[in-house]
Amino acid sequence: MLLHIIARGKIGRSPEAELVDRYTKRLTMPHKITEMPDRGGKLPPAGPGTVTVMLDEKGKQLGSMDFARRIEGWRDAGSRECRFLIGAADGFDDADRANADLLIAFGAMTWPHMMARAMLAEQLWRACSILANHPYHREG
Ligand SMILES: C[S@@+](CC[C@H](N)C(=O)[O-])C[C@H]1O[C@@H](n2cnc3c(N)ncnc32)[C@H](O)[C@@H]1O
Repeated sequence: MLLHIIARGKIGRSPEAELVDRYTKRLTMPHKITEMPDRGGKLPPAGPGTVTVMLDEKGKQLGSMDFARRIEGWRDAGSRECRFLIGAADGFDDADRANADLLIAFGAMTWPHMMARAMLAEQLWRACSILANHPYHREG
């Protein structure tokens, strides 16, 4: 299953880009990042069975094990792509939210979208390591 980060904004050369690179390099599942403009533009077409996860402050706060198990469940159910949408300064509206299969929040606070991208990359690596029984994640 392709892990597809679809993020608004250009990360360029920045500390956040280094973090995204550091964690995505370690992913053991196929992955790619598509950058969208801050506003407008069309989402890449979604094939059948694509799962859409939206990063949004109003979303559900999942633990890392739960996040990993959801990815495992979608993968094992035969989904070809799991896409993760990250907004820009304006975030998402309710119509966007209604099109997502799951909304997840990294806490109730608002993070800059480039930091959200780096945090997602880390959580995806953590999820891959959990699913591979790699010792990176320690459950407290
Ligand atoms: C600066 S925030 C947008 C804030 C905007 N005012 C809103 O109400 O959604 C940019 C993007 O970063 C991501 N983001 C920021 N904080 C987040 C959080 N706590 N959990 C999940 N994603 C977050 C979301 O994708 C959001 O659309």
